[in-house]
Amino acid sequence: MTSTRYEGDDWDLASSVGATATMAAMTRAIATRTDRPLIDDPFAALLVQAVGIDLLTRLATGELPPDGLVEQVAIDGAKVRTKFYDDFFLNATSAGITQVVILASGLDSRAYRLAWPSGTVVYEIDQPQVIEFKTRTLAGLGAAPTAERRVAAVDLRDDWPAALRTAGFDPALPSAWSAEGLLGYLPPEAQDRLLDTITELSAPGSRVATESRPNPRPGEEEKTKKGLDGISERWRAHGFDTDMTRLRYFGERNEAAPYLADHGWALNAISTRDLIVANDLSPLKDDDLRMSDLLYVSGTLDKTTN
Ligand SMILES: C[S@@+](CC[C@H](N)C(=O)[O-])C[C@H]1O[C@@H](n2cnc3c(N)ncnc32)[C@H](O)[C@@H]1O
Repeated sequence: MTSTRYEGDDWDLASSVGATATMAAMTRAIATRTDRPLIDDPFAALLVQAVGIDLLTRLATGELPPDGLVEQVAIDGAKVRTKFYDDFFLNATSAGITQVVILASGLDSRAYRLAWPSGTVVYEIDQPQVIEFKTRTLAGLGAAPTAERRVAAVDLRDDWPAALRTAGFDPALPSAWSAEGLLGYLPPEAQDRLLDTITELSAPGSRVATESRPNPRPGEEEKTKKGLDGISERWRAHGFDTDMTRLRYFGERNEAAPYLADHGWALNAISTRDLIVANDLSPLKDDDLRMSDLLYVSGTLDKTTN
């Protein structure tokens, strides 16, 4: 495995895996400014600016055009991914779920920008420095949460259920869970543990949304790494020293969709490619995707089969 990751490593929003949250917010900021944005994340550019990585700030604010630095597929991918999770949460809460858990919330501003039904409690979990930075920065900008926001500042490889319960989470109530842009940053066994724990903490009728990446076919990971190395190089030439290949875990793992289905979740799945078409964006070309096509999955827990 090519990775500089190690057990118990930690980060802020400018380093290691934390910087991927800043990159995700940067693509949302670019997406928000396009002609057909599909999403509106007014906090994304401000949060990226506050983190202070010069290249990502210039891209997020529009001072530097994305050309050659952020691919169209990344911008369209950010649009459909963000809309997928926005819709998931709005559907779940309008169906009566009042407890939402955003795992690895990073610079996600849903707790401040979605029109949550009154009475919704949104829990956010991420590393302590990430949670603290976002809370402080948005408060400094005068932003107020649009739901009751509670945080659990904890590593998802540690005892996060205890931290979630301490924050007030009630496992007897149905919940809506998201793990967006997270699983590839967890070692395979930590991913299984995370999905097991979500299932254990979910009352009947709970919902989940995440991504499920098909295991790589021969040669596919080399192509992925080459693509990520190319981006890292281009960004390094603009002063941002990152090595994307070393932040995530490669290799075989249990795919999230069948794993969840085996644990009692009834899921629907749609690929990035199909989601882009379903949202009337320009269809992807054959070689647009650096990695195998992700499936966006969402569904409901049927505890009788669990
Ligand atoms: C690619 S970012 C995605 C952030 C956010 N979900 C989004 O889509 O904008 C990955 C996030 O996972 C978080 N993360 C990864 N591994 C984690 C762990 N072991 N414990 C807590 N957070 C973790 C990082 O801090 C980061 O915020």
